[in-house]
Amino acid sequence: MLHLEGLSKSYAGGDPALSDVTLTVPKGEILGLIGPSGAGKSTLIRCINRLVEPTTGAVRLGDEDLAQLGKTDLRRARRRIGMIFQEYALVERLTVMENVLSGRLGYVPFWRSFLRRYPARDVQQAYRLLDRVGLMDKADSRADALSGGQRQRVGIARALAQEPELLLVDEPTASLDPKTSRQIMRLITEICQERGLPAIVNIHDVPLAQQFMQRIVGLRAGRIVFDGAPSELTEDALTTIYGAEDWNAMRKGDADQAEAEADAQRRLEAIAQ
Ligand SMILES: Nc1ncnc2c1ncn2[C@@H]1O[C@H](COP(=O)(O)OP(=O)(O)OP(=O)(O)O)[C@@H](O)[C@H]1O
Repeated sequence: MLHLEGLSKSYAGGDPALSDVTLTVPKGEILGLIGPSGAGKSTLIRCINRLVEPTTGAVRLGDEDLAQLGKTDLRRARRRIGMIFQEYALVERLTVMENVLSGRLGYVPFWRSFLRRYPARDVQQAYRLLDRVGLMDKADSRADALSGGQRQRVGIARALAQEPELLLVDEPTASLDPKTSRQIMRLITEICQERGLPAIVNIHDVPLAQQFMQRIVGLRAGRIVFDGAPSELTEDALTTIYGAEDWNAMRKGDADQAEAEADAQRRLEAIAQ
């Protein structure tokens, strides 16, 4: 279980990016974090594994307050948190298998990783994970030979190779087309459910969040202004999170996108006839 207590972050010279955020994510819960640009979503996610240092507050994962840990303990604690990134963060010139195994780097002695000699158990686990994300046949391909969706699958397998207790997912579909986005989101949610793995997913796309998340937290100007089930995310709630102007612009954007997709479909059908 993750519990954030009074978490705040102020960057030098700026307004508070995060103000007094208190939030509990129980085992197995998949929580979507939404909010307008600059609301503090990335800051919140990064304060949890201290890629960003919180100014005040506690980050309890199990019995441990990660905000209090020194360097060595923090390195050990970070193994417990898997992270999936928007831009995948793969090592492009390494193979898919090597990228997945790099999720074990926090566990294997340096000389083994340096010589790329991972224990047999880790290699077997990496194959199982590649199978689970549908990339068994790509194990020996170089990462730079993969599509965006395939790269994100490698990113998911790498995060799972850590055997994490918590998954932090930062805009996993922002670089993907709508169909691949849904496939990736489905894969992440299925895997979390299979493993009882709690996850916080920073997600721009409101319909995607409503379709796949169990719980949605809305941030605005660094504060939680909504916390509820996807079904409770009414027009009023969305206006509270995004403000009337932005929310109407987003809806118009969605409508334009849907119209463009329908138009492309009509043209394809006309060609096929
Ligand atoms: N390294 C930094 N230094 C100074 N200010 C920062 C830094 N990172 C973020 N901020 C500021 O903190 C606030 C929150 O930013 P953050 O990136 O967490 O928002 P976000 O909700 O993730 O936005 P987006 O959806 O655009 O990624 C913004 O005002 C931003 O300008």
